Amino acid sequence: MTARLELKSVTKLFPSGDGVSGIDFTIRAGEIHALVGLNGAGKSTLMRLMLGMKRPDSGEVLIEGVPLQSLDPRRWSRVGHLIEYPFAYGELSVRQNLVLAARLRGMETARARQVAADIITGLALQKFAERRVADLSLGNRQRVGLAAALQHAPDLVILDEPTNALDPSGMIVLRDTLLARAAAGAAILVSSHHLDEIARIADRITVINAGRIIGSLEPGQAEIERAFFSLVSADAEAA
Ligand SMILES: Nc1ncnc2c1ncn2[C@@H]1O[C@H](COP(=O)(O)OP(=O)(O)OP(=O)(O)O)[C@@H](O)[C@H]1O
Repeated sequence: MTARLELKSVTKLFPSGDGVSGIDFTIRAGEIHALVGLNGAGKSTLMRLMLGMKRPDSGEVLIEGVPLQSLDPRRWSRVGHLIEYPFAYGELSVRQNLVLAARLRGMETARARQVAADIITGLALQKFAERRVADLSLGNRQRVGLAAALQHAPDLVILDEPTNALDPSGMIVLRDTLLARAAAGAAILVSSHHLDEIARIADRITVINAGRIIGSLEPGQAEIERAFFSLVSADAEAA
Protein backbone atom coordinates (compact mmCIF):
# COMPACT_ATOMS: atom_id res chain seq x y z
CA MET A 1 0.00 0.00 0.00
CA THR A 2 1.28 3.51 -0.81
CA ALA A 3 2.25 5.39 2.30
CA ARG A 4 0.02 8.38 2.93
CA LEU A 5 3.18 10.39 3.53
CA GLU A 6 6.72 9.39 2.65
CA LEU A 7 10.09 11.05 3.05
CA LYS A 8 12.91 9.78 0.87
CA SER A 9 16.47 10.68 1.93
CA VAL A 10 15.42 14.11 3.13
CA THR A 11 18.14 16.47 4.31
CA LYS A 12 17.79 20.03 5.58
CA LEU A 13 20.79 21.61 7.26
CA PHE A 14 20.88 25.10 8.72
CA PRO A 15 24.06 27.21 8.37
CA SER A 16 25.03 26.13 11.92
CA GLY A 17 25.14 22.50 10.73
CA ASP A 18 22.03 21.59 12.77
CA GLY A 19 18.96 20.19 11.05
CA VAL A 20 18.01 16.73 9.77
CA SER A 21 19.80 14.45 7.34
CA GLY A 22 19.16 11.35 5.28
CA ILE A 23 15.63 10.85 6.62
CA ASP A 24 13.49 7.98 5.28
CA PHE A 25 10.08 7.96 6.91
CA THR A 26 6.50 6.88 6.33
CA ILE A 27 3.10 7.56 7.85
CA ARG A 28 0.52 4.99 6.83
CA ALA A 29 -3.27 4.98 6.75
CA GLY A 30 -4.86 3.85 10.00
CA GLU A 31 -1.61 4.25 11.93
CA ILE A 32 -0.52 6.44 14.81
CA HIS A 33 3.21 6.96 14.34
CA ALA A 34 5.09 8.66 17.16
CA LEU A 35 8.30 10.64 16.74
CA VAL A 36 10.40 10.99 19.87
CA GLY A 37 13.72 12.65 20.55
CA LEU A 38 15.53 14.98 22.93
CA ASN A 39 15.11 18.77 22.74
CA GLY A 40 16.72 19.96 19.53
CA ALA A 41 16.79 16.47 17.96
CA GLY A 42 14.99 17.69 14.83
CA LYS A 43 11.31 16.74 15.34
CA SER A 44 9.79 20.12 14.50
CA THR A 45 12.14 20.60 11.56
CA LEU A 46 11.09 17.22 10.18
CA MET A 47 7.40 18.03 10.58
CA ARG A 48 7.84 21.40 8.89
CA LEU A 49 9.50 19.65 5.96
CA MET A 50 6.56 17.22 5.76
CA LEU A 51 4.14 20.13 5.57
CA GLY A 52 6.08 22.17 3.03
CA MET A 53 6.84 24.87 5.61
CA LYS A 54 10.51 24.23 4.92
CA ARG A 55 12.11 23.07 1.70
CA PRO A 56 14.60 20.18 1.83
CA ASP A 57 18.16 20.71 0.59
CA SER A 58 17.83 17.27 -0.98
CA GLY A 59 15.42 14.34 -1.01
CA GLU A 60 11.68 14.19 -1.55
CA VAL A 61 8.46 14.53 0.42
CA LEU A 62 5.50 12.67 -1.11
CA ILE A 63 1.84 12.60 -0.13
CA GLU A 64 0.16 9.51 -1.60
CA GLY A 65 3.07 9.25 -4.01
CA VAL A 66 2.77 12.85 -5.24
CA PRO A 67 5.68 15.27 -4.58
CA LEU A 68 4.62 18.07 -2.26
CA GLN A 69 5.30 20.80 -4.81
CA SER A 70 2.87 19.16 -7.30
CA LEU A 71 0.08 18.52 -4.81
CA ASP A 72 -3.45 19.61 -5.72
CA PRO A 73 -4.63 22.33 -3.28
CA ARG A 74 -7.76 20.24 -2.65
CA ARG A 75 -5.51 17.48 -1.29
CA TRP A 76 -4.17 19.95 1.25
CA SER A 77 -7.66 20.45 2.63
CA ARG A 78 -7.50 16.86 3.91
CA VAL A 79 -4.35 17.53 5.93
CA GLY A 80 -4.57 18.69 9.56
CA HIS A 81 -1.62 19.98 11.53
CA LEU A 82 -0.54 21.81 14.62
CA ILE A 83 3.09 22.89 14.85
CA GLU A 84 4.10 24.87 17.91
CA TYR A 85 1.78 27.86 18.46
CA PRO A 86 -1.91 27.31 17.76
CA PHE A 87 -3.04 29.90 15.23
CA ALA A 88 -6.23 31.70 16.26
CA TYR A 89 -7.65 35.25 16.28
CA GLY A 90 -7.53 36.39 19.91
CA GLU A 91 -10.49 38.75 19.56
CA LEU A 92 -12.80 36.08 18.17
CA SER A 93 -14.52 33.41 20.23
CA VAL A 94 -13.49 29.76 20.14
CA ARG A 95 -16.55 28.93 18.03
CA GLN A 96 -15.96 31.82 15.61
CA ASN A 97 -12.33 30.78 15.16
CA LEU A 98 -13.29 27.19 14.46
CA VAL A 99 -16.03 28.10 11.98
CA LEU A 100 -13.56 30.38 10.22
CA ALA A 101 -10.89 27.66 10.11
CA ALA A 102 -13.41 25.23 8.61
CA ARG A 103 -14.53 27.83 6.03
CA LEU A 104 -10.87 28.31 5.07
CA ARG A 105 -10.77 24.57 4.33
CA GLY A 106 -13.50 25.19 1.77
CA MET A 107 -16.58 24.16 3.77
CA GLU A 108 -20.00 25.77 3.35
CA THR A 109 -21.07 27.88 6.34
CA ALA A 110 -23.72 25.42 7.59
CA ARG A 111 -21.28 22.51 7.40
CA ALA A 112 -18.52 24.60 9.01
CA ARG A 113 -20.86 25.43 11.92
CA GLN A 114 -21.72 21.77 12.32
CA VAL A 115 -18.13 20.49 12.36
CA ALA A 116 -17.15 23.27 14.79
CA ALA A 117 -20.01 22.29 17.11
CA ASP A 118 -19.01 18.63 16.89
CA ILE A 119 -15.35 19.22 17.72
CA ILE A 120 -16.25 21.63 20.55
CA THR A 121 -18.08 18.70 22.12
CA GLY A 122 -15.42 16.17 21.07
CA LEU A 123 -12.58 18.08 22.72
CA ALA A 124 -14.70 19.16 25.71
CA LEU A 125 -14.58 22.87 24.86
CA GLN A 126 -18.28 23.60 25.54
CA LYS A 127 -17.58 25.78 28.60
CA PHE A 128 -15.25 28.00 26.59
CA ALA A 129 -16.98 28.03 23.22
CA GLU A 130 -18.21 31.64 23.39
CA ARG A 131 -15.08 33.04 25.09
CA ARG A 132 -12.47 35.15 23.31
CA VAL A 133 -9.44 33.01 22.52
CA ALA A 134 -7.18 35.75 23.97
CA ASP A 135 -8.71 35.09 27.40
CA LEU A 136 -8.10 31.34 27.42
CA SER A 137 -5.49 29.45 29.39
CA LEU A 138 -2.54 27.97 27.50
CA GLY A 139 -3.98 24.45 27.67
CA ASN A 140 -7.37 25.54 26.37
CA ARG A 141 -5.71 27.46 23.56
CA GLN A 142 -3.90 24.26 22.69
CA ARG A 143 -7.27 22.46 22.62
CA VAL A 144 -8.55 25.11 20.19
CA GLY A 145 -5.50 24.54 17.96
CA LEU A 146 -6.12 20.81 18.05
CA ALA A 147 -9.80 21.33 17.30
CA ALA A 148 -8.90 23.42 14.23
CA ALA A 149 -6.42 20.75 13.12
CA LEU A 150 -8.89 17.88 13.50
CA GLN A 151 -12.41 19.18 12.89
CA HIS A 152 -12.44 18.70 9.13
CA ALA A 153 -11.71 14.97 9.53
CA PRO A 154 -8.30 15.11 7.83
CA ASP A 155 -6.87 11.83 6.58
CA LEU A 156 -3.30 12.97 7.31
CA VAL A 157 -2.66 14.54 10.70
CA ILE A 158 0.68 15.96 11.92
CA LEU A 159 0.85 17.22 15.50
CA ASP A 160 3.98 18.58 17.18
CA GLU A 161 3.87 17.94 20.93
CA PRO A 162 0.10 18.20 21.13
CA THR A 163 -0.09 17.30 24.82
CA ASN A 164 2.55 19.63 26.25
CA ALA A 165 0.05 22.09 27.80
CA LEU A 166 -2.86 19.69 28.33
CA ASP A 167 -4.17 18.57 31.71
CA PRO A 168 -4.88 14.86 32.28
CA SER A 169 -8.48 15.20 31.08
CA GLY A 170 -7.24 16.94 27.92
CA MET A 171 -4.78 14.12 27.33
CA ILE A 172 -7.51 11.50 27.62
CA VAL A 173 -9.81 13.41 25.27
CA LEU A 174 -7.03 13.82 22.71
CA ARG A 175 -5.97 10.19 23.03
CA ASP A 176 -9.54 8.99 22.37
CA THR A 177 -9.92 11.42 19.46
CA LEU A 178 -6.69 10.28 17.79
CA LEU A 179 -7.50 6.60 18.28
CA ALA A 180 -10.94 7.16 16.72
CA ARG A 181 -9.42 9.06 13.77
CA ALA A 182 -6.84 6.35 13.14
CA ALA A 183 -9.56 3.67 13.35
CA ALA A 184 -11.44 5.66 10.69
CA GLY A 185 -8.36 5.41 8.44
CA ALA A 186 -6.41 8.60 9.12
CA ALA A 187 -2.62 8.52 9.08
CA ILE A 188 -1.34 10.29 12.19
CA LEU A 189 2.10 11.51 13.24
CA VAL A 190 2.59 12.85 16.75
CA SER A 191 5.80 14.06 18.38
CA SER A 192 6.05 13.88 22.13
CA HIS A 193 8.27 14.01 25.19
CA HIS A 194 5.77 11.92 27.16
CA LEU A 195 6.99 8.44 26.28
CA ASP A 196 4.56 6.55 28.51
CA GLU A 197 1.65 8.59 27.22
CA ILE A 198 2.57 8.18 23.57
CA ALA A 199 3.22 4.45 24.01
CA ARG A 200 -0.45 3.99 24.95
CA ILE A 201 -1.67 5.01 21.53
CA ALA A 202 1.21 4.62 19.07
CA ASP A 203 1.47 1.75 16.61
CA ARG A 204 5.09 2.67 15.88
CA ILE A 205 7.62 4.82 17.72
CA THR A 206 10.56 6.24 15.80
CA VAL A 207 13.53 7.78 17.60
CA ILE A 208 15.36 10.78 16.16
CA ASN A 209 18.67 12.01 17.54
CA ALA A 210 20.94 14.80 16.32
CA GLY A 211 18.92 15.05 13.11
CA ARG A 212 19.03 11.35 12.19
CA ILE A 213 16.62 8.46 12.67
CA ILE A 214 18.47 6.10 15.02
CA GLY A 215 15.93 3.37 15.68
CA SER A 216 12.51 2.50 16.96
CA LEU A 217 10.83 1.46 20.20
CA GLU A 218 8.11 -1.10 20.75
CA PRO A 219 5.00 0.64 22.13
CA GLY A 220 4.32 -2.32 24.44
CA GLN A 221 7.82 -2.75 25.80
CA ALA A 222 8.60 -2.43 29.50
CA GLU A 223 10.78 0.45 30.73
CA ILE A 224 10.33 2.38 27.53
CA GLU A 225 12.09 5.48 28.89
CA ARG A 226 15.20 3.43 29.71
CA ALA A 227 15.12 1.88 26.23
CA PHE A 228 14.88 5.37 24.74
CA PHE A 229 17.85 6.66 26.71
CA SER A 230 19.96 3.59 25.86
CA LEU A 231 19.35 4.18 22.17
CA VAL A 232 20.19 7.87 22.43
CA SER A 233 23.28 7.30 24.62
CA ALA A 234 24.62 4.60 22.29
CA ASP A 235 24.17 6.98 19.37
CA ALA A 236 25.94 9.81 21.20
CA GLU A 237 28.86 7.49 22.08
CA ALA A 238 29.15 6.30 18.49
CA ALA A 239 29.25 9.87 17.16
N1 LIG B 1 15.41 28.23 11.47
C1 LIG B 1 16.46 27.66 12.07
N2 LIG B 1 17.70 28.16 11.90
C2 LIG B 1 18.79 27.60 12.49
N3 LIG B 1 18.73 26.50 13.26
C3 LIG B 1 17.52 25.96 13.46
C4 LIG B 1 16.34 26.50 12.91
N4 LIG B 1 15.27 25.73 13.28
C5 LIG B 1 15.78 24.75 14.05
N5 LIG B 1 17.13 24.88 14.16
C6 LIG B 1 18.04 23.98 14.90
O1 LIG B 1 17.85 22.66 14.38
C7 LIG B 1 17.88 21.72 15.46
C8 LIG B 1 16.57 20.93 15.49
O2 LIG B 1 15.54 21.79 15.96
P1 LIG B 1 14.02 21.32 16.11
O3 LIG B 1 13.24 22.51 16.53
O4 LIG B 1 13.63 20.60 14.88
O5 LIG B 1 14.15 20.28 17.33
P2 LIG B 1 13.00 19.53 18.15
O6 LIG B 1 13.37 18.09 18.17
O7 LIG B 1 11.67 19.90 17.64
O8 LIG B 1 13.24 20.15 19.61
P3 LIG B 1 12.19 20.42 20.84
O9 LIG B 1 11.88 19.08 21.43
O10 LIG B 1 13.05 21.25 21.78
O11 LIG B 1 11.02 21.15 20.30
C9 LIG B 1 18.16 22.50 16.72
O12 LIG B 1 19.55 22.46 16.97
C10 LIG B 1 17.72 23.91 16.37
O13 LIG B 1 18.42 24.87 17.12
